[in-house]
Amino acid sequence: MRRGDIQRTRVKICGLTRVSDIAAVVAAGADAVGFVFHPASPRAVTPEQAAQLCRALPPFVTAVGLFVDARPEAIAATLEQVPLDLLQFHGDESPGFCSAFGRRWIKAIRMRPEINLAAERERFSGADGLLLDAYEPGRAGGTGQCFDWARIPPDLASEILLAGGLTPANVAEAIEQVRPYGVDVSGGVETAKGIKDPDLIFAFMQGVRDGDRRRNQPG
Ligand SMILES: O=C(O)c1ccccc1N[C@@H]1O[C@H](COP(=O)(O)O)[C@@H](O)[C@H]1O
Repeated sequence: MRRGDIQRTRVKICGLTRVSDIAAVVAAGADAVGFVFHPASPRAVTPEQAAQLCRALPPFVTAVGLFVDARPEAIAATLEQVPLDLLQFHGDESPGFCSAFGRRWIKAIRMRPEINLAAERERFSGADGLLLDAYEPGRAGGTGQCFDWARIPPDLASEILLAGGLTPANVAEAIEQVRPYGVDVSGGVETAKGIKDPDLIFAFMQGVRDGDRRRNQPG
């Protein structure tokens, strides 16, 4: 999975629920959009809603479906209706489970204190990437909390998707410090739970570009 020297941090904006969100994310230049198929989330969409949102997506923007310990039949039924490019597993799914759907997939690792990232990387070696998110007991994700970025070993950074509490105000610093393959944001570009804001999305992308300038500075 090693990805060499990353020049441009990829960006996923997660938890889109409206066609106007898609327009804002595409105009701002993000690489991927996320649809949350976890009924307990305030950003949850049905397969029918996600299919409609996908119809508004132009080429070269990746559609990611987020699942949390969903039943395999539910995931398969979603895939029948929604043209997802990539699956994001955000629960306690096993590697065998994640690879059973014939799609590319990433695995979210919630950064519990005892997590050994090198061991997780080995365990999920079939994944197309590992996404690191903050751990909060009793919550599956989308918590708006950061974890200590210093816990990411530098030799794993180029394959990491960094998530958890990123905002327009901290994303440049996060990119400069961690040097990840990509970043993922949900709550940091919302004015209320599940309500994305075009100005915050734009500001987040500006922050990413600032972070890229800083990561690419010589010396
Ligand atoms: O967005 C959600 O509601 C969600 C629900 C359940 C699991 C994951 C969820 N979102 C993912 O959580 C991280 C961090 O989000 P935030 O930026 O801290 O709000 C991100 O990967 C989202 O895709």
